[in-house]
Amino acid sequence: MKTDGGSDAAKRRAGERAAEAVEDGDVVGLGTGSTTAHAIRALGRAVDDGLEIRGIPTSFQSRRLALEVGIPLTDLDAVDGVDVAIDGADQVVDDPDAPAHGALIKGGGAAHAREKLVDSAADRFLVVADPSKLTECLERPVPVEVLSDAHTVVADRIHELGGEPTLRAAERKDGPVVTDNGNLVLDCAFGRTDDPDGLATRLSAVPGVVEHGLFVGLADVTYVGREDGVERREY
Ligand SMILES: O=C[C@H](O)[C@H](O)[C@H](O)COP(=O)(O)O
Repeated sequence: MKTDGGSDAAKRRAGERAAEAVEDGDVVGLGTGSTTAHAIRALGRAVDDGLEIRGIPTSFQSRRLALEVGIPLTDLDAVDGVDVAIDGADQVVDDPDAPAHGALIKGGGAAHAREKLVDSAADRFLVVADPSKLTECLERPVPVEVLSDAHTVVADRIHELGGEPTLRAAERKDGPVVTDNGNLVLDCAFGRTDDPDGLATRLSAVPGVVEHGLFVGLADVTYVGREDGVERREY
């Protein structure tokens, strides 16, 4: 389940601007998705020009891209901390008057478990987005990674919480999407979510849930790529 509609030029502007915020010596969380891919490529070019960083990928896909563009890699066990993480989003609350301003839905690429681990470990979490991701309130289905043995019982609990779960199907194989961690994904429609923090707490409490795609209070900055430049939101 991918959102799309944003232009590649807008995504590239956001990704490249976020990459400029990375400094020599940084440990960098490398998010997943088409917008972050622009940041990873920009970091690869900066490494070619002498920037010294170590990257921590959040998925098979971001690891492969980082290796391709020559970013030295490490992992959470091998570092004292993560200086900055750059990652995309499927929705970003963009309403300074809303308590959830800056809250995200992630996991359109089923990478949200490792993304949350790395993004929340970072001193600065930079979100990269195109305007199609901005919303007054979160309303897309929330991706929930579940242990495969637990998907039916978790689906029952999601119904009890007022959601409508759909097991994410693979596009080019019969059967479900299997995450990099060997788990399944339920896309859980809750409709308009005015209290993402409360919903996040309830989802985290369900046995069998590995991680959900609500990222509340984690983002420090969002770079929104536009056709003619980049807007910066700070939280
Ligand atoms: O699981 C995937 C991630 O959360 C992505 O960061 C998110 O889906 C945004 O991806 P994109 O930049 O391709 O829209």
